[in-house]
Amino acid sequence: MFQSMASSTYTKAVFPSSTRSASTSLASLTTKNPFLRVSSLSGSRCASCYCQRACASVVNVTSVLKTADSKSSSATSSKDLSPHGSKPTILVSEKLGEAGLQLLREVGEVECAYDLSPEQLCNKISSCDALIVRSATKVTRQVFEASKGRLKVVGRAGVGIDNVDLQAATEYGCLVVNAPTANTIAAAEHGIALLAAMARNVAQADASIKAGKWQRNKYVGVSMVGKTLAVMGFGKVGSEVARRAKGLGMNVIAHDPYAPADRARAVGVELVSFENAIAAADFISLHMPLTATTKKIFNDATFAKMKKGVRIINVARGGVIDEDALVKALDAGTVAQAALDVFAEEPPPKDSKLVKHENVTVTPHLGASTKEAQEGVAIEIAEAVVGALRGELSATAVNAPMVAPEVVSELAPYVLLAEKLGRLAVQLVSGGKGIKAVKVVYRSARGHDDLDTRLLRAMITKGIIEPISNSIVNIVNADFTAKEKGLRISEERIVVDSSPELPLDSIQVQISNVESKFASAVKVNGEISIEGKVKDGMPHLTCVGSFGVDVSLEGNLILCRQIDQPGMIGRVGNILADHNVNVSFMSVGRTSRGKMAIMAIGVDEEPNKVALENIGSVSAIEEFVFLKL
Ligand SMILES: NC(=O)C1=CN([C@@H]2O[C@H](COP(=O)(O)OP(=O)(O)OC[C@H]3O[C@@H](n4cnc5c(N)ncnc54)[C@H](O)[C@@H]3O)[C@@H](O)[C@H]2O)C=CC1
Ligand SMILES: O=C(O)C(=O)COP(=O)(O)O
Repeated sequence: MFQSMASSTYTKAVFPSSTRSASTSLASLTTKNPFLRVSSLSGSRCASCYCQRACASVVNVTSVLKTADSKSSSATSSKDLSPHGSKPTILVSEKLGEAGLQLLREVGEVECAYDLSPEQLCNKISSCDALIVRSATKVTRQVFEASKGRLKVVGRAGVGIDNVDLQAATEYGCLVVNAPTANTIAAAEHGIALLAAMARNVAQADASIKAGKWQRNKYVGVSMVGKTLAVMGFGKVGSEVARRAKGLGMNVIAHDPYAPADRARAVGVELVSFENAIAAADFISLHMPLTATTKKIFNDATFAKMKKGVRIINVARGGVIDEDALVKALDAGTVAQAALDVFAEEPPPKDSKLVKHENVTVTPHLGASTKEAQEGVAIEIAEAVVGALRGELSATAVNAPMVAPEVVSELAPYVLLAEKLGRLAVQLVSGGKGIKAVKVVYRSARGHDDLDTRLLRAMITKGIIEPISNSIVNIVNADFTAKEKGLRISEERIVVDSSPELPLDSIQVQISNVESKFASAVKVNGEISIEGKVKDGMPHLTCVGSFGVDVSLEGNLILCRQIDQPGMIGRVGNILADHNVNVSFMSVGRTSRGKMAIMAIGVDEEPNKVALENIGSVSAIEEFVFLKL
């Protein structure tokens, strides 16, 4: 159960008529969590990220990606790119193309430190905002732990992310991005190079002639034309290998449980089952990622099902093959030859039987290593990392939803509204009972498929969890954090008759099975319910419980319930004026004339204890609550 800490945190700040207790304020909360203060500066510059722009929409989206470090940061000047008052620190732990390094240097302090031991990496990481790796650096859970929340983004300068602990990254709210496209051709070309080199014994013959021999009979090869090649993993690299192999006159089949058949058809390739692929192939080329499912997928059992004398090329990951089983299959002649660019352990042990096997051709993980690919990868990853440091959602995010830029910009004001509603709703919960279920109702003129609510859900989660816990919530870890805290967030979409030009008409946040500090926020069904809309680009609170109000969600908010009567606005307004508190907005909602009414008062400053006590002592006021936005 997600136990609300609200009782201890908020009783000081809230003055229901029943208690009328003395108040300090929510200052303690914001001191503990300066990020809260920063992110409430709606429309101000992105004070705690790396963005130099002053725009509310960027604040919104940026806060989706903010991590722990933002919380502990102090205010930054507009020239600063980092919450530390300096440029972000970017650690590059493996060789990266110069063009990418240049891009990174424009925004951050770049340190290139290669061949770090795991301990050295852990020591360095606590002062890094971004880490860029290739395949050799193991970004383990220990690395995220050692980062103490500072690491915001890991950039994998390449495709395979099996060297990054994605679960740990997600738990720590660290975005992982990769460079999925720039090395595709290089890897495919290397696959074809290995295929041809293996078929014609190029490497072995080269070594032999250099050793002073001339062995023309020993190195008679096999032809590729007319042979069947099974491409295992028909993604970007696999399909490029298939295309090239067809150019060599090979009959190409492919296995990929997730590849669309029309993509295969377009290349003239038939998609078949795993069993059929390995049984029919003369050559098998591996192009699937290393995952829990593909680990050692080529093993004793699968080698036994292959055509005798099959030839295997692996430019994917060493781990997809059981290497001991491959040695046995090579010794038995089941597998005639193998050409390997990748190994379960890299570099492989010096005495590796596999590497030393005379029927095996090896390269030291060179698939992506062309000048062109490395420059491309460097730029691709540098752009992704810089974007992430700016708080932008990445198109190459591996552990966060990829949201198209146009969707992000359209949803920006609603993202801010969502966070504020979450924050308001949680402050209305009285302590003692945990929040378990939150329901979000989106009213929109758009069809279900036309509204991506992942960002909004993440921000509502952030708004609910952050004020009452030490967790840092962002788009990366929002769902994980909610689940971990036993908080179930359900969503309902209601199609309404409003303008489809706008993505949303309103967002309603309901919290059930809790008590409220402000009884008027509870609807007849017993749920705390608040609703908001975006008006002129700004988030507005439009409903509290069953009362309609209209107050811009800026600064702080006072909600009062009173018997509807003349003079109430003036009395509360005067108290606030006496204490130099500027009222930014005021709105009254009532059930009917002379009955119950609630006043929603937006205030720029936080009223002091005396001001709040004075409001509480106005006899007509039955309950009131002060809320920090
Ligand atoms: N040796 C090197 O330097 C390089 C190696 N690679 C490796 O190649 C892999 C593929 O790269 P891309 O084609 O760019 O990735 P991709 O994501 O475009 O393609 C991977 C394909 O594998 C498929 N797949 C997943 N599980 C499978 C399974 N159990 N059986 C068959 N297919 C399965 C996926 O559906 C996907 O279509 C990477 O994961 C990486 O490990 C990539 C680039 C360079
Ligand atoms: O992109 C990939 O998946 C690769 O395997 C390339 O690895 P590298 O960046 O050359 O260490």
